[in-house]
Amino acid sequence: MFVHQRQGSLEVICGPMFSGKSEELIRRIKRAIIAKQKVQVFKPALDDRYDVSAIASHSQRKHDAIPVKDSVELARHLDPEAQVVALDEVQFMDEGLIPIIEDLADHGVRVIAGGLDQDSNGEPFGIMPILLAKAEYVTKLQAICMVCGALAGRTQRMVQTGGQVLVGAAEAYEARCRHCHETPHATGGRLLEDPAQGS
Ligand SMILES: Nc1ncnc2c1ncn2[C@@H]1O[C@H](COP(=O)(O)OP(=O)(O)OP(=O)(O)O)[C@@H](O)[C@H]1O
Ligand SMILES: Cc1cn([C@H]2C[C@H](O)[C@@H](CO)O2)c(=O)[nH]c1=O
Ligand SMILES: [Zn+2]
Repeated sequence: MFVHQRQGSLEVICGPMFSGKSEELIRRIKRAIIAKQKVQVFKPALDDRYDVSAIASHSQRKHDAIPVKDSVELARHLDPEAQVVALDEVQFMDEGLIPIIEDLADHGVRVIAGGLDQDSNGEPFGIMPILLAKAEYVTKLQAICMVCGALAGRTQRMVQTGGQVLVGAAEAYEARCRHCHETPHATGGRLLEDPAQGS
């Protein structure tokens, strides 16, 4: 006799900016809806680039999402009936999200989390390394390097600001391969060519 058992799990979709993480997340959300699953979608309120209450791809694909300022607010909005919980830009969420995700997956929920694995310095971003370690399924996408056209696993920040977090899109970032990616560390503190130095 076949006994249907709902099996919870964590799926992580990672990669640099422009690699198609949001498109892939939206694709999985749409297919879960076609399968008549009850789906809840969240995003950090911090990410207001295209829309406050939707996840959106650079190619204008969109899906409604509940904006939350932190994991406590997310927990408050969770629907006990949800079978699929999807989250975008998860690198911006706090550590409190980890036990929440584990609890959901332990209780049969399919959790799908999209976000940057690396910041613009090529370093692990926020809680992402922990989620990658805990996930059953990891999809690592690549973009196209804007310098040489190779596959790109990194994100270049094109403006000179310190700090790990700078919300933005193509005006502030571009995809780069390992070879073309520059970090302040690799360039002795010089992020990009500084015209003032005449280099
Ligand atoms: N350098 C690039 N490489 C690949 N796709 C690009 C590039 N620049 C723009 N795009 C567009 O971006 C789309 C992917 O956008 P999407 O928002 O899904 O990426 P993302 O990985 O979620 O980015 P982000 O981390 O900024 O949210 C591609 O389908 C393409 O139309
Ligand atoms: C690469 C990188 C992106 N971001 C932001 C830009 C976008 O708003 C979001 C990625 O979709 O993350 C940072 O805050 N820091 C970074 O180092
Ligand atoms: Zn390159």
